[in-house]
Amino acid sequence: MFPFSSYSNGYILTDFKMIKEAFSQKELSNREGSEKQSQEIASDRAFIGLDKKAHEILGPDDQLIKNGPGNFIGIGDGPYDAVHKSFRQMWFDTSKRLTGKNRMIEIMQQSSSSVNEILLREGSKESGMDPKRVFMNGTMNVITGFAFGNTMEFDDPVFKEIANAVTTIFKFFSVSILKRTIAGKVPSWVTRNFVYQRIWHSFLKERNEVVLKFHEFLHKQIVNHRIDLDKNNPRDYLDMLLIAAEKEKRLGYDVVVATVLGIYLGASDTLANQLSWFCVTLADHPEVQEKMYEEIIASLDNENEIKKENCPFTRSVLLECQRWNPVVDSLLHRASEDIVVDGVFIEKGSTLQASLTAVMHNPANFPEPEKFIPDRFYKNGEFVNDVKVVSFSIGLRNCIGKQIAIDEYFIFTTNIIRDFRLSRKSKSMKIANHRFLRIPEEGHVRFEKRN
Ligand code: HEM
Repeated sequence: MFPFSSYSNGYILTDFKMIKEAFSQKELSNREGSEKQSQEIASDRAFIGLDKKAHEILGPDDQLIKNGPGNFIGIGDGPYDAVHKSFRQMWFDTSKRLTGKNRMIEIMQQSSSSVNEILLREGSKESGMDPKRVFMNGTMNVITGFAFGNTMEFDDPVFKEIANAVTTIFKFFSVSILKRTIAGKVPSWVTRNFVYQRIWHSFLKERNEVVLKFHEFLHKQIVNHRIDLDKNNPRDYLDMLLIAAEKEKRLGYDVVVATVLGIYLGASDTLANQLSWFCVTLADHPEVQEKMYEEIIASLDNENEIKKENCPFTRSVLLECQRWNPVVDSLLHRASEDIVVDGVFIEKGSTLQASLTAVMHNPANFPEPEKFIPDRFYKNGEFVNDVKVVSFSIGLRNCIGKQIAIDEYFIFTTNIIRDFRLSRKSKSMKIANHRFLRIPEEGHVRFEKRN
């Protein structure tokens, strides 16, 4: 049974075949969420003042205000229904447009250069630095490009505010989920009670303030996007959402905010930690760095760009780092109907989670799974992918940002190896105490400039 789940039956899936079968069923591709929890979110939002803010900034004539707040469910939450499928479709359409114009790669390269400038400035000293915060900025900058079409300087006060909002929301994640779980178990009149809300607000004050700021920031983005919105030529994900909201009335103003916030949460800490694991691993393996460096330099094209297809060993190292130190298991899935999967009866309302780490550390899938073997996926001079490296989960509800993450991971890491030699004093590969993410406890690395 999950301590944070409001449902009584809980399953942890550890077998690749079972996960694949289970997560390809629409009945098992829903997130948690009950009617009572939605009511609680609604009264919580009114208490924080989110609705008032939306009306103030967007104004009564805005289509989103006409649609109302919606069901408070963004892309990472709620049932696997028509609205969720449309989020996914819009995502792929945005990706195609931006990738077609090569805009995403351009944004990733710009963010990667800004990251390397900071690593040089702050991480080249003997003492080194923990690069996690810088990686957070880099990944958030890329997602800003995807969502709003523009990027920002890391020291822009608005950008700092978004970064602070995301970090603070993560900090209060456990408490927020506990609150939501309690709401699923107690009568609604309790959660609507002003004193009850005041008590929770005193615990969550800091988080509620940044949530309000994030909503404000997003509403202003919507107003700006509306000025030159071309319905036949959406520029970014927000444009897609605004156009879709004209026909799909369930896309209310809060659903749009929850979706964009969900993307920031999904995109930032996960990838930033994967990049941190990469740095500590490579710092401990200088011979692997050298081999990667030589391959990367040899792969450069006339425009000095690193050619992925000419880097099979590097790709093997990157995949092995992901396998060796995965950052997350799946999010929780909920059964919307009774269903039998691989001979196992799963009752409606049960909660399921896939232990992706179990799959990637199963000796039947990967011999000597606890060892870092850089050329595990490098066979006869070729990179050979393995579908059992399931960091992004599988099935209908898998990580929607997978392709962005893979491209970004390649660009950031190869630019780091091209520019720096990595080393560190601590050899610890211990995992920090964190409820949701697998984070290196000791992330300090020195980034020494290559000549
Ligand atoms: C190393 C980087 C990343 C890892 C390991 C990762 C992993 C995951 C996993 C395991 C899930 C849950 C899938 C499930 O429950 O079955 C997920 C969901 C999600 N991820 Fe990622 N992710 C990464 C980066 C990103 C990026 C860069 C973005 C955005 C650009 C993103 C956006 C999302 C969203 C929106 C969801 C929720 C999808 C849904 O509920 O339908 N992730 N991710």
